[in-house]
Amino acid sequence: MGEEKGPLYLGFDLSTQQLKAIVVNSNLKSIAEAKVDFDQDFGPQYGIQKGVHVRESTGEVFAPVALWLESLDLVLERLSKAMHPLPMSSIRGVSGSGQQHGAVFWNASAEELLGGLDAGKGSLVEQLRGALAHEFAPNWQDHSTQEELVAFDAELGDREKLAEVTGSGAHHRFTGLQIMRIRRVLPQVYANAKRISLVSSWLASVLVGSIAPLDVSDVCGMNLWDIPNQSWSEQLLALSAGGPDGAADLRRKLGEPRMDGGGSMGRISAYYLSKYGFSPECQITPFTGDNPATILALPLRPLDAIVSLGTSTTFLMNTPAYKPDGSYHFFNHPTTPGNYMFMLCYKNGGLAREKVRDTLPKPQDGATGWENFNKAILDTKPLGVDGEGDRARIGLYFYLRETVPNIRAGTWRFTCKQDGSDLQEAREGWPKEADARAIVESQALSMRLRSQKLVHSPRDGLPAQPRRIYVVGGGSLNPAITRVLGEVLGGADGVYKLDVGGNACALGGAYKALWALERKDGETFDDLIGSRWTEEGSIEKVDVGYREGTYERYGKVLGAFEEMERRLLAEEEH
Ligand SMILES: Nc1ncnc2c1ncn2[C@@H]1O[C@H](COP(=O)(O)OP(=O)(O)O)[C@@H](O)[C@H]1O
Ligand SMILES: O=C(CO)[C@@H](O)[C@H](O)COP(=O)(O)O
Repeated sequence: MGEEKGPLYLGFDLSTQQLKAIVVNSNLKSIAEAKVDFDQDFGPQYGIQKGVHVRESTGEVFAPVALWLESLDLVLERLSKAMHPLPMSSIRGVSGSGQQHGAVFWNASAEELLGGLDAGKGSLVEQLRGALAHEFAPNWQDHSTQEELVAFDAELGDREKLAEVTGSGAHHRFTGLQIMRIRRVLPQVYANAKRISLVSSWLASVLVGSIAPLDVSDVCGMNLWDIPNQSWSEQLLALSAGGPDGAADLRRKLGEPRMDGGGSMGRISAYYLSKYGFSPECQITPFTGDNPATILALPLRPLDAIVSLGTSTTFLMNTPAYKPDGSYHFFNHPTTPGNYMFMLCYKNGGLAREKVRDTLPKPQDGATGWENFNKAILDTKPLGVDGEGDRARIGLYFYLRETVPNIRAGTWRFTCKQDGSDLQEAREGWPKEADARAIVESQALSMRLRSQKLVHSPRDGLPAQPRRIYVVGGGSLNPAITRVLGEVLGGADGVYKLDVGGNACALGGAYKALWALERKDGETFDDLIGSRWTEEGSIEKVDVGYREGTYERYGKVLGAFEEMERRLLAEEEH
């Protein structure tokens, strides 16, 4: 480490529960890491749980902005120790990511206070508390905006039309709806908000010492940005701002997004020079949302997919095709104009699998707890079909109301013939061991169903499917789960686990900073990172992916799976 000479790049990830920082060198090698855990480091002081405050009565979920300011000082202090003996002055560029959709409301003093940041005047929180029009930022888990959701879905005609324009149907957490609600319930906060940042641009602002523009990709998480025209939607701004007269004012508060994900937005604020030893030449490059940053943790080519198996499950692809639909999301790609990030975001991920796991006998002490779940998966044939006459088993396991699709909490078990016909509810159920395979298959079938329009045949003779599937997050450690993903989703070149696991967004941020400052004229992120990235030490193959016969068997029940969802949705409408 002491021999490191070249420039270094720092990536942050400001997520719900942690602020992480990772430093890499020009060869993409990780040099140092540090993190702050909001509950562990500041829980009692701020009265938060899992990084947020929750007001059950209204569905509000929000985070104290002061906590993030304190965390930034603390993570930099820890990072400078972790870097030792390397000086922080070798960091040439900084980027990073923020949890998507959250917003910070700045008051009229913000620009001046940001510009005057000075280590001699105290900590970040001491100097910037007075720059806030609102002490809290709404969090992506907030669901207090039902009234606004209905208004957004209706504004352009219907939900599908909204998705065509903004890349997504209305979602409670999307920032346009959140701003509209703040204006309704806290009109003074809205009136005092001279500027509004997303979490990613907020963090960039605090580092650069002035209000940074919103990012080309993160701006798509607001239901306000018109993707086909790459401009604000005046009609949706007016809806959020309470009428056409307010649209221009809201547009000023938000500012114009920066359409280039690379380059520099300015030098790091003087505050960080004397306090942490940064170089005055260190550049702050555009930050982005945490999901867009995840697809930058490796050179992800079109037709590759990332499945993130954390608390929630997300499925991400980099694609040149813009094919929006009310049940999923399209964002501008964070670095490559003309490309998009496709995202499915499920609430029922790891915790739903844990519920099924916990119905099975507990293994001996010292075990991971997943042994019986994994054995049950491996002892069961795909779709529970053992012999020719057996019916295929498909189910839905939602312990929370799901968003994709919007089905109430509950568990449903159905069967159909192996060709997908004759779908019937299996009211008598099936052995609980069969649920282990069925829940993982169900999650994968949903991803396959919704991504099928984006994939094509990767090679002659193979059916349409992703080329590679990369898995990240806690569930990626589980070989039985990754096997079922491969069986259902395919992956012509296999399923790979990303070694950085939980640090993918921060790593993507560090790579983004590197590309932002080292790119040659017209050089894309994937070209630059692809030329330096090595599989060895970055990924590990965990499954073969496509299995001829098995993949096709799952394909036959996709229609039945969709029909099962449709029937359950219809039940709720009556
Ligand atoms: N060996 C394992 N097998 C299956 N799931 C696992 C395993 N280890 C961890 N998990 C799951 O990973 C989830 C947490 O993943 P993580 O990526 O750390 O989440 P987040 O980033 O959302 O906090 C847990 O809910 C747990 O169910
Ligand atoms: O809301 C979304 C995506 O639309 C979430 O994926 C958040 O962006 C997740 O943030 P963390 O869990 O990483 O804090």
